[in-house]
Amino acid sequence: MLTLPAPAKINLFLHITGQRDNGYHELQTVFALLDYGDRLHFKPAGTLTLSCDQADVPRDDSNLVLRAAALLQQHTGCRRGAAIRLEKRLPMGGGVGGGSSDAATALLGLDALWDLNLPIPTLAQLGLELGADVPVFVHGHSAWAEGVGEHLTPVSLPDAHFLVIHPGIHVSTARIFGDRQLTRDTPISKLPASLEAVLTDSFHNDCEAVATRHFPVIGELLDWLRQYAGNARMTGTGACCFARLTGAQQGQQLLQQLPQHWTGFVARSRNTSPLHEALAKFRATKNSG
Ligand SMILES: C[C@](O)(CO)[C@H](O)COP(=O)(O)OP(=O)(O)OC[C@H]1O[C@@H](n2ccc(N)nc2=O)[C@H](O)[C@@H]1O
Ligand SMILES: Nc1ncnc2c1ncn2[C@@H]1O[C@H](COP(=O)(O)OP(=O)(O)OP(=O)(O)O)[C@@H](O)[C@H]1O
Repeated sequence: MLTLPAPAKINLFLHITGQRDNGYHELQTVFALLDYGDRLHFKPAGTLTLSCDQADVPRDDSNLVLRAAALLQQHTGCRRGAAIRLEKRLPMGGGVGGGSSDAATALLGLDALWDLNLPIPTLAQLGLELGADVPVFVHGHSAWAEGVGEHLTPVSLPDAHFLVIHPGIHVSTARIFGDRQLTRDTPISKLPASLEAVLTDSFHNDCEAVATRHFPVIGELLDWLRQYAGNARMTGTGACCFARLTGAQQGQQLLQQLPQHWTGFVARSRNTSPLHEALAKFRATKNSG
């Protein structure tokens, strides 16, 4: 049995700098990986199956975990199976990359379980076919990202705690990117010098205004967070918003005061993904045994 984490990400800012002919958006962002997320359990088996502890998670071929597994089989010709159990903790359509991270953990986990040993760039390329956010989880570093999110430069972020709040709604990424009022002309920025710099006003999330118009509760959530932390912001295309904290304790206090119907978690940013740390341990145990 192999158990691996699928960590969340937050976009510390998200600038939309253009749009490609195929409709996809050019963007600039910093992905901060977090030490909180889903978990996947893998058991060798004759066929591929997926179970999940939450009723609203799709279990059919549309689940990104099964799509990742099928893509890996197709790419390598491998016909081995696995019984995969998904422990879902991240909100869906929350902008914290849950489905994308599950897909990346499936790619790397099955690569290890099936002894495929594909290079990381190959797995990231396969991941990109599943979604723009998958490559950062495959590479496993907090990163400065450009292009549609696939040109990644690892960054070293200072240790920071974040409060991430989900206002209980599901935001469709395609709906936000498809909105005609989305600002698509933010000037190209240079890689900022520090985390503090990207949490200041000149950096922002271009999707915030559109998402707030579609879902006023996101505006209410930002106002609520800003009473306690000036740097509150939305992640991705929403619905989650986050604020940098003075420490874990402040986050626990704020969680106690959350309005009804909102849920949240406190997490630390991680420069190296917990997934890659867990895989390194798995490989070390395997090689020593
Ligand atoms: C907003 C971010 O979360 C920032 O990290 C990502 O750019 C979104 O990544 P994702 O959820 O993996 O998105 P995908 O599943 O690839 O795309 C969902 C839809 O969003 C739109 N989309 C996505 C990424 C992008 N750079 N431009 C887009 O226009 C496309 O209409 C696409 O059909
Ligand atoms: N394993 C999975 N976990 C979550 N959602 C999944 C999964 N597989 C497929 N999906 C589908 O993907 C949709 C978006 O899920 P996800 O949680 O990744 O959104 P998100 O957090 O907004 O992503 P991003 O931050 O990458 O835009 C869900 O509505 C769901 O139907």
